[in-house]
Amino acid sequence: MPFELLLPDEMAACDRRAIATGPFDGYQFMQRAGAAVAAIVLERFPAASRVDVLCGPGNNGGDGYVVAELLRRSGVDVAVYAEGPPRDGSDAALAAADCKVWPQPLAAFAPSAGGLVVDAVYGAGLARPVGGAARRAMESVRTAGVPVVAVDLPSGVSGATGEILGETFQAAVTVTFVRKKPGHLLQPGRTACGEVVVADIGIGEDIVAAAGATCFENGPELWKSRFPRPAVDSHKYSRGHVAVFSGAASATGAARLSALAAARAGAGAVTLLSPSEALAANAAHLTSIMLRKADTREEALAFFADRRPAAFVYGPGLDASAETGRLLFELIDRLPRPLPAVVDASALTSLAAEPGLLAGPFGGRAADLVITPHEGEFGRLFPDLRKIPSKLERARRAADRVEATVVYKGPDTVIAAPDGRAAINANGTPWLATAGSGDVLSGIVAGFLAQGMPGFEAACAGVWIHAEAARRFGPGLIAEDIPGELPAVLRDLLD
Ligand SMILES: NC(=O)C1=CN([C@@H]2O[C@H](COP(=O)(O)OP(=O)(O)OC[C@H]3O[C@@H](n4cnc5c(N)ncnc54)[C@H](OP(=O)(O)O)[C@@H]3O)[C@@H](O)[C@H]2O)[C@@H](O)CC1
Ligand SMILES: Nc1ncnc2c1ncn2[C@@H]1O[C@H](COP(=O)(O)OP(=O)(O)O)[C@@H](O)[C@H]1O
Ligand SMILES: [K+]
Repeated sequence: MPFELLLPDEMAACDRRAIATGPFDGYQFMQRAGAAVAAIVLERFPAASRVDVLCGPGNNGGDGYVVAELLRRSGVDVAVYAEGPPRDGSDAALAAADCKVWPQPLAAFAPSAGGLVVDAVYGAGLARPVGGAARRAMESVRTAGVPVVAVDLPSGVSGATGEILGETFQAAVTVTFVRKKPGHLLQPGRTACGEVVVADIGIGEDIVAAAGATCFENGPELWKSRFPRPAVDSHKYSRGHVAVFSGAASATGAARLSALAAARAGAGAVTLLSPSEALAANAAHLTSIMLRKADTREEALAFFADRRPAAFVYGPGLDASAETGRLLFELIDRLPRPLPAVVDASALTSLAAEPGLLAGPFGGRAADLVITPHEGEFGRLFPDLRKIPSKLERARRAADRVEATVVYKGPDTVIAAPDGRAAINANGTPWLATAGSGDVLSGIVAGFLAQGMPGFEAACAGVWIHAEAARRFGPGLIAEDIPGELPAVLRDLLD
């Protein structure tokens, strides 16, 4: 499955290159795009009594004229409502001239019961918030509950950011071309799109490759070449030993969730480093996970020198005071060798508590650092980035700043690497909105880091597998259930 996500300027570059290299010109691509949409309309809505095609003034509207003409030829009762004529000499003007359905003004549109709307008002060229007749059309369609097929994007959704500019349609199906765009996966755009179908309009793989996309839809294709598999002669330590720092006696569960998840993700050994006051609580709940007392930085460092874990998790269940952040830096600076690490939860809050702590190239101190903030933690860590409208861009800027892989969690988790690569996760489920599920994710990512996966790939694999496990479990999920679902997900990946 192709998994590059094209930003609007990358898509436009593909378009220009494809037209320049032939054999198709711009109008032929438009005809192919319109044909793909018409085919979906006929396949998915064969019983629609009438189809109203709403056309904007640009090429998105041009696609709409092609759809209207093809549906007319198929015997469908079709009407066209246009927001102004296409620009003279444009491909859209050619499409409008070839369309035998006479356009009425968009302001005259009213949805018909039993009908279907094809939204071809604005697509990649959305330039400002939607208003006027287009906005009124959106409101009337919502009130009437008529299904919508969107061309490229629901009008009003930004393809770059997934923001809704002004207003949009709620589509049942969105048909886009060549590749998905970030706005198809980032919220709230993703919800507005409904099902997304990617149509091949004849723009070749070589042309897409030349666009040099650096953003991807997260999925096994992105990381399976780096996915760990035990060798015939593996032993438990060669598979990767993960250390997890436990919180105090009243907050030990989070670290145990991480530890169990790291083990299920394939780490051959996992050790919980526990304050002495929490040893009894931890011991009462651990079987295959090892336990070691670590009250001080020196005791933790002695463990690292002695048992040489391959990665560690720092954050779940820890105290959110500035001391926690300081201890992390002292540890990292004094480790016998740089180690991959996942820094999560209270450790992120503690880093935010001390301005400047995370200002420098934090990640440069660790071998492969992954930080996993949710929205609240991200805002505290990077308050100046909050005003950037795109979650993708916010994640990228943060990764660049801290020189670490950033897993910016939520229903549309974005994973960004310091080298500029980014992935948007699309297999999440709201069943994951349950306490402790983030702790499990940290453990899974650390498990993959310990098995030698690089930071970005480990983070992407962890996020996808975590969500897949939660999806399979479904209703009633609590964090404890996720590690137990991992073996089935891993089996399918490794088969
Ligand atoms: N390979 C491909 O990708 C292919 C792409 N194709 C199709 O081309 C589409 C992109 O076409 P596009 O560039 O002409 O932009 P489009 O979305 O029609 O909008 C521009 C027009 O809308 C106007 N306008 C914008 N926002 C507005 C607002 N809020 N309120 C009012 N007006 C607003 C804007 O006005 P202006 O800013 O110029 O004043 C301009 O007139 C793409 O989505 C896909 O469907 C296929 O045909 C073939 C292959
Ligand atoms: N509505 C949602 N849809 C999909 N995934 C979600 C949703 N809400 C939360 N998640 C995921 O669940 C996990 C929650 O992590 P986090 O907020 O750190 O919780 P906790 O601190 O309780 O462990 C993250 O992986 C996040 O992406
Ligand atoms: K549209």
